[in-house]
Amino acid sequence: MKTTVTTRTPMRVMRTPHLQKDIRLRPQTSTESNGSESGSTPRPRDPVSVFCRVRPLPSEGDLSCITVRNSTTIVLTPPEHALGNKHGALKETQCIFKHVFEAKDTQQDVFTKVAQPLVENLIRGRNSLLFTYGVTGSGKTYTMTGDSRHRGIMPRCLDVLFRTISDYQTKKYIFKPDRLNGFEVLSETDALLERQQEMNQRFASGRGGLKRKDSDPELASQASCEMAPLQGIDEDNMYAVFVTYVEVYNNSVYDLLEDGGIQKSLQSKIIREDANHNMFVHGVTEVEIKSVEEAIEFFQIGQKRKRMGHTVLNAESSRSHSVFNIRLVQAPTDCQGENIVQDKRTITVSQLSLVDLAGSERSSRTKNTGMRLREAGNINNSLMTLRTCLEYLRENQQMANNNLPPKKVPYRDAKITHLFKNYFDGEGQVSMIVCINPRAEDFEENTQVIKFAEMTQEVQIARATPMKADLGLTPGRRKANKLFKMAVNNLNDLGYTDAQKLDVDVGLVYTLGPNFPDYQLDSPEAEDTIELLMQYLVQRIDKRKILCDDLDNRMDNFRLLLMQREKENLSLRTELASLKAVYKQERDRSTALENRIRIHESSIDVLNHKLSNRERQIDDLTRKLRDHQNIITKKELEKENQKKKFDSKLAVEVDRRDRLHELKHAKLQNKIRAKDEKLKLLSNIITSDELALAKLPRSRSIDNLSEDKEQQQAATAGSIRTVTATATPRTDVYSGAPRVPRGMAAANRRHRRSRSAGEKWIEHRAQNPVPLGTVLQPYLKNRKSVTKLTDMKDLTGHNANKYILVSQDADTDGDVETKLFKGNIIPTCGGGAQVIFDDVECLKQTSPVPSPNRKRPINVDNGGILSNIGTTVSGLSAITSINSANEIASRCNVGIEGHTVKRTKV
Ligand SMILES: Nc1ncnc2c1ncn2[C@@H]1O[C@H](COP(=O)(O)OP(=O)(O)OP(=O)(O)O)[C@@H](O)[C@H]1O
Repeated sequence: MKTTVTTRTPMRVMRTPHLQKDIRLRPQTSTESNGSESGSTPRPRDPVSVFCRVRPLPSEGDLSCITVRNSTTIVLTPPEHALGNKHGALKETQCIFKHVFEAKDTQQDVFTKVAQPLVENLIRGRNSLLFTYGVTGSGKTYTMTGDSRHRGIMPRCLDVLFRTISDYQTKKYIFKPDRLNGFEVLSETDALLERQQEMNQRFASGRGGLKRKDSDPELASQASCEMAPLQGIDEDNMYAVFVTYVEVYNNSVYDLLEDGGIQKSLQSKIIREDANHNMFVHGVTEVEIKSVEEAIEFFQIGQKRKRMGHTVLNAESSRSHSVFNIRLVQAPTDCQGENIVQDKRTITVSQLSLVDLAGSERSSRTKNTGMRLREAGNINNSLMTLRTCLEYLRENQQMANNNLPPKKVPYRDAKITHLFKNYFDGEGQVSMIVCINPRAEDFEENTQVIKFAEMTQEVQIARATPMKADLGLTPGRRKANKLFKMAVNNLNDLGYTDAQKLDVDVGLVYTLGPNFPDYQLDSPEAEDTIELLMQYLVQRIDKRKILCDDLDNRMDNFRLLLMQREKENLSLRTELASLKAVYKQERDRSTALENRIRIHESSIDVLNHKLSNRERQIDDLTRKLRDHQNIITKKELEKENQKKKFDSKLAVEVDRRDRLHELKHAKLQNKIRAKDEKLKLLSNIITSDELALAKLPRSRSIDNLSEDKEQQQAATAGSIRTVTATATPRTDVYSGAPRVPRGMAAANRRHRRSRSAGEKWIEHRAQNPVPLGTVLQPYLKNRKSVTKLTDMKDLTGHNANKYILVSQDADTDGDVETKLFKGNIIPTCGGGAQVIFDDVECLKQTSPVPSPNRKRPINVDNGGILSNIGTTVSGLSAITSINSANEIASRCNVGIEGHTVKRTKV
C-alpha cells in the first residue's frame, strides 16, 4: 500500500546521516562561541528573556516601592527612608522587561507567557533554562513550584508535556541512561527484563527506595490540569521523560532523588562535561517517569529529602538553589512506524532546567553571623558569579563586533554557573523571572535585582538548532501505519480475511524537501546566504541520491516481482485448465449423483410414509397390549385373592376334618375294643355251638353248619373278593363272579342254590347313593332298599333272607369305591334275626387320568386275612378292606345283639 502522506513536521531540518558523525543534539561549546564563531557562519541569537513578576504586598499596611506602568514596564520609586535618599536625592527608576506580571496575574498567565514556549522547545529538541531570581520572600518558589491550589510552572510544564506526548510514549526502559549524560536504546526484551527487575525489587522488601504510592489525592489534585496539548510534536518519534532533582547548597551539589538514605543524599556530587561538551552532575539519579503524578511524587520525595538534609545540616531551605531538570528523549520509529530504530545515534535529548535560585539579599541587611553569614556569602558568591558570567558574556558579545579578544567567562567559580555553562556558552533558550516583593523595605535589594535583570537582557544566546537524524524515512509513517491497520481491521470485520496478510508500504515519499531558501544576493549578508544555499544544495543532492537509489531498488524489485508474477500467471493458467477439466468431470458426476439422490429421496419418502403407518399401528397394538396386560394383572390379582380365600377355607376344612377324624378314630378305638370283647364273646358262643352241633347227626345241616361256619369264618376273617376296575379309558370292568381268595375253600355254596329259589334281598344303602356307572351291575332280583334299619321288622318283615349292605367311599384320588357286603338273614331262636355275612363285592371306579396325588400301590400282608391280588390292588383298597372287615364285625353286632345298638347311618 502506498501512503500519500506528504505533510512534514515544520521543525525537521534535513541532514544526511553520512554527514552526521554524531547526530545527538549538541549545543555549541564555549570555545566555539567565543573563539571560533568569528570564522564560522554566525548563528541566529536571541537575548535572554527576562520577565518580571510583582507579588502582592505581604500586608495591607506595607508601603510599595514598585509601580507597574504597563505590561512591560515597572517604575521603582525610592522610599524616603532609603539609603542615599536624603532630601530626595534618588530618582525613580524605570525598567522594561519582556513582560511584567502584576499581583493579579495568575499562575496560568505566567506559565503561558514564560514556560509554555520552553516546553514547545523541549518537544522540538531544544534546550531551555528558566530560573527565578529575587530577594527572599519575593515569590520565586511560589512561581516555580506553587502550592496545591496554585500550581506553579514546574507541575504545569510536566502536565502539558505528558498531555502532548501521551500517545507517543515508549514503554519504560526502552531508553536507559548510560550514566554519562547520554542514553541507550534497549530492545523490547531487555526493556521487559528491566521492568521485571524493578517490579521484583519493589515487592522484595520495604527498603527506603523511591517507592511509588498508587494514588495520592493530593498529587492527583496537583497534577490535574485543564491545559490542552501542544502542537508541533513529531508523530514519527517515540518519547520518554526523565527527571533529575539536585540542590546546590554552600557551593556543593546534592542529589535529592538518590536512593539509599539521607547520608548518601548528603554526599556532594561533582559536575562533569560529557563528550558533547554538555555539563552534567556525575552519578545523578535520573528517573524515568510516565505520568505527571509520578513526576510530582518524585519532586515531593526530593523536597522531603531536602528538608531532612537541612535539618541535619542546620540549614535554611531558602539558602539553596534547586534545580529540577526535565529531559525529553526521543528517537524515530522504523519504516513501519512501529518500533524505535535500534541506533543510539538517532536519539535526540532535549532538556528543560527549572532553577529556583536562593534569595539575593545582602548580608549586611539580614545581619547574619556565623553559619548563616557563610551561607549568605556563598549565595552571594554564586549569584555574583552568575552576574559576572553574564556580564562577561555580554561584553564578549559586544566586543565580538569590534574584533577584540573575548574575556574568559568564570563559569567554574560557582557550581550553579558551571552547571549551566552550556546554556550560556552553547545554544538554547534562557529565560529569567525576576520576582519582586514591592514593599518599601526591599527597595535597595529590588534595585540590585532590577539592575541585574537589565544587564541580563542584553546577553545574547545562540538559538538552538535541533539536530534530528534524517534516515530517509517517510514522514507520517506512524500515522499511516495506524490508519492502514485500522483499514485492515475494518476489512477483516467485513469478512475480508486476506486483508490481514497485506503489508503496509510507508517507504520514501518522492519530494526533495522544503522550499528553496531565498537566494537574493543583493543584501549585505550575501555571503551568509550563499553558505546557506550551499548547505541546502548539498542536502538536496544527498536527498536526490537517496531517492535515486531507492527508485533503482524499487524498479529492480518491481521487475523481479513482475517476472515472478508472470511465472505465477503461466503456472496458474495451466493449473486453471486442468482444474476446469476436473471441474467438468466433477460436475457430471455430481449431476448423476444428484439424480440418484432424487430417486433415493422419493423412495425415502415412501418408506417414511410406511414407517409412520407402522408406527401408528405399533402404537395401537402397544396400547391394546397394555390394556390386556392390565386386565390380566387384574385377573391374576383376583385369582390370587380367591386362592388365598380358598386356601384359608381349605385350611379351616382340613383342620375341621382332622379334628373329626381324630374324634372318629378315638370312637373307633373304643368300638374296636368293644368289638374285641364281643368277638371273644362270639367265639365263646361259637365254641359252645360247636359243642352242641357235635351232638347232632352228621347231616346236611352239618354241612350247612359247616358251610355257615365257613361263611362265618370268612366273614370273621374278612374273606374278601376284590374286583378291580381298571379304567383305560374310563371303562369299568366287573368280574361278576367273585373269586376265591388264596387259601380259601373253592366251594361256594351260594352257587349251588338257585337264584330263583326265592332269594329276597334287603338292600341297605345310603339315602342318595352314587349311581354305579359300571357295565356290570350286581344281580339282586327281589330286593327292598332301605336306608335305615331302625326296627327288627325292617330286617324280617319282608320275608327277606338275604342282606346286602352298600357302602360308597371316595378316596383321596377321587375314585369312588362301592362295596357290597352280602349275608344271609337267619332267624334266631329268640325271635330276632341275625345276618351272617358271607361275601363282599368291591366295585371301584378309577379315573382314567392319573392323579398327581396317586401313590404307587403297596403290598400289605395281612396275615392271610387280606390277600395280595397282584400289583393292581391299591394300598388304599387294602386299607379299605381292613376297614370293611371292621365294618363287617360291627355289622355282626346287629345279628349278635339283635340290633340293640342303634345305627344312625350305614
Ligand atoms: N504572586 C504571589 N501571589 C500570592 N502570594 C505570593 C506570590 N508570590 C509569593 N507569594 C507568597 O509569598 C510567600 C513567600 O514566597 P516564596 O516562598 O515563593 O518566596 P521565595 O522568594 O521563594 O523565598 P526564598 O528565597 O526564601 O525561597 C509565600 O507564602 C507565597 O505564598
